[in-house]
Amino acid sequence: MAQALQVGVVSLFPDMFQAITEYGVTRRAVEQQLLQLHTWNPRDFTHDKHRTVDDRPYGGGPGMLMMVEPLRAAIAAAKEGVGDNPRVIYLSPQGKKLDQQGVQYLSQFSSLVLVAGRYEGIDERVIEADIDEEWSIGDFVLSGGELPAMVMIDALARQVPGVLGHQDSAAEDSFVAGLLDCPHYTRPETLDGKKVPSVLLSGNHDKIRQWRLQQALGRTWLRRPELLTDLALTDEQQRLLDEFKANYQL
Ligand SMILES: Nc1nonc1C(=O)N1CCN(Cc2ccccn2)CC1
Repeated sequence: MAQALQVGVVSLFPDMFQAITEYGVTRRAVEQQLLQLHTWNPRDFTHDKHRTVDDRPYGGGPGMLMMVEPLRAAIAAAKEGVGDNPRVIYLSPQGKKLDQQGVQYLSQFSSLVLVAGRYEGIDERVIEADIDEEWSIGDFVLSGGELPAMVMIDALARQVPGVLGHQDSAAEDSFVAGLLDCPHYTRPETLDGKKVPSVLLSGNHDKIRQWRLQQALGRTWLRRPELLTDLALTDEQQRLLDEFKANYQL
């Protein structure tokens, strides 16, 4: 039985997560029980008449923080519910920047609790006491941690054996880790007067493989050269990149 990914999410807007449970690859993962997703809403852990979930910041200033007591109760319930000593992650701009290497690292945990913050965030003492790792999906400010949590869940679900069908996993395998993707083409053969590169119509599978690899290397060099510095290119890759550079008219 494939190792399922168990995710508990703490969020004030649990219905947002239908964006991943109701569509596509992640929906199928949930149906196949390869991804198990449960939500815990701090509002369900309030005891006052108004079901208060936010609180004022000490020191004054604009904005509110998530109220401590309901939040901690929801985190505790999520940890209990997910079981198996889950890794607890807070999504925030102050976290470690997520990339595919970070996804691979996080794939080692079979159970996770993701805390989606709202307002101006959460009390630092809650981060110190209850959060294991803080992660960011990028240097931009969103309205809450739900979309970052869904981004992380989507990327992690694709790492679970059995989630990607043969087609998708073949596509992933063809993707040379760390490189940008090559250009893709489908019908019609001529679009706005522009023809599909002839090699792709040649039926010569090794030539096609080499062309796609060279295009991926060339695009990475042109658009994200810093990605190449971390890569140990094979002799073939280096030759193809050198050829691309020689042919490239700056
Ligand atoms: N970028 C991101 N990558 O992960 N999360 C984000 C992100 O923008 N957000 C919006 C603000 N939320 C609440 C908050 C505000 C301030 C400090 C801590 N927490 C967290 C999630």
